[in-house]
Amino acid sequence: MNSFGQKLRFSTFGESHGVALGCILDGVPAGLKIDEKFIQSELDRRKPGKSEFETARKEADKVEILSGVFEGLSTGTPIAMVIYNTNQKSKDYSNIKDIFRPGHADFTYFHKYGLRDYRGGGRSSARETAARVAAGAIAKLMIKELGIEVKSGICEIDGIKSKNLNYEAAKKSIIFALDAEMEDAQKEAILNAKNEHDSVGGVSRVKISGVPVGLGQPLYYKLDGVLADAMMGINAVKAVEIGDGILSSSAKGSDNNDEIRSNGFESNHAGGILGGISNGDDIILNVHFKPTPSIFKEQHTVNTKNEELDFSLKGRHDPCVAIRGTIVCEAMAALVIADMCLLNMGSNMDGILKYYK
Ligand SMILES: Cc1cc2nc3c(=O)[nH]c(=O)nc-3n(C[C@H](O)[C@H](O)[C@H](O)COP(=O)(O)O)c2cc1C
Ligand SMILES: C=C(O[C@@H]1CC(C(=O)O)=C[C@@H](OP(=O)(O)O)[C@H]1O)C(=O)O
Repeated sequence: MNSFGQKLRFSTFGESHGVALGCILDGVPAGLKIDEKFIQSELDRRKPGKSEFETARKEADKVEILSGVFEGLSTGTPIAMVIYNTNQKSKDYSNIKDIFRPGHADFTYFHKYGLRDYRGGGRSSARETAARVAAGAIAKLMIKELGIEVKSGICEIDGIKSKNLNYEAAKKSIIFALDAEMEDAQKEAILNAKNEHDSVGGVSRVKISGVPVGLGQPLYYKLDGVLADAMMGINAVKAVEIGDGILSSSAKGSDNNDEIRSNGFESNHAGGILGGISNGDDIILNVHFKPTPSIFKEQHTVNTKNEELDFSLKGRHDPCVAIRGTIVCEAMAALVIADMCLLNMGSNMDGILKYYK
């Protein structure tokens, strides 16, 4: 069970090889039009088994709304959604029953909880992210009403960087590549690694547009801090950059500052956030995913008795988790922004008076 958000709170439940996964999203204002087709289309973008670039595990990921929606509108009560697992094949994992996969959560999970749910990673499997995408779809519907949109795509695979960023191109790409010109090389890198029983990492670029000035706080609930936390909470994410990110530590102030005109900022090195508060420009995140830990190459490890051994893994795994991970980044970003919008309603007296008078 995890919980996230202050006004728009959500928790997820379920394991990769359990009966089902799902979420409870609490705090959605009543009267929001809940477009179920849209929620399903978001799940379809993330679901596994769509191509050779993804895990071979085929899940329909059909989402069912259990509560909180009546006649197509949110009722203001908790929205519960469930997604049943249908293609677990848990027997494939019997050979790693007592073995810790390097790079996965097996070692830490076992030492923390004293048990080993070896069925496909259990709770630590990114299968859970299906539930986040369902919750994120509702957050997207809410912020759309406020003119805010979240888009994303892959801007780097195995060190191969995109030159142009085209969010419309990413929608049509099987690997969600932002740059059609670099897509073939990025695809090749994934398939080469897969053929060599290995995996590759990648970077997702997230763009949040239409955000008003004023979301977030200068300290302790900084918009950049909360977004980074949300992204780092996604499986396999190892770094998050806001705007120019890492580059800004080697830039001069005169290059890094976004000069201000009466009609807005001249550039966007800051990535749309200053002092923990949105500045009205696009919010830009670079989310870095490590290569998939479960690879079929022989590796050295220990078992639950701490005996060393060499082993070769079986099962169905993504050769590059960033691809499907980018959809999860969108969902988490939408949840943070929706939460921040709700929190912001009472941030000054004018706003409060407008509501109550
Ligand atoms: C969408 C998505 C799909 C993933 N698919 C796999 C997979 O098929 N096999 C695997 O070993 N890890 C996969 N991962 C990554 C693991 O879940 C993750 O590395 C593991 O939970 C350990 O956590 P950590 O990498 O954050 O330390 C995936 C991650 C995401 C976001
Ligand atoms: C099933 C999904 O992805 C899974 C994420 C995952 C992992 O270890 O994170 C490992 C693989 O599955 P299993 O848990 O069966 O080993 C992936 O197929 C999904 O995203 O829906």
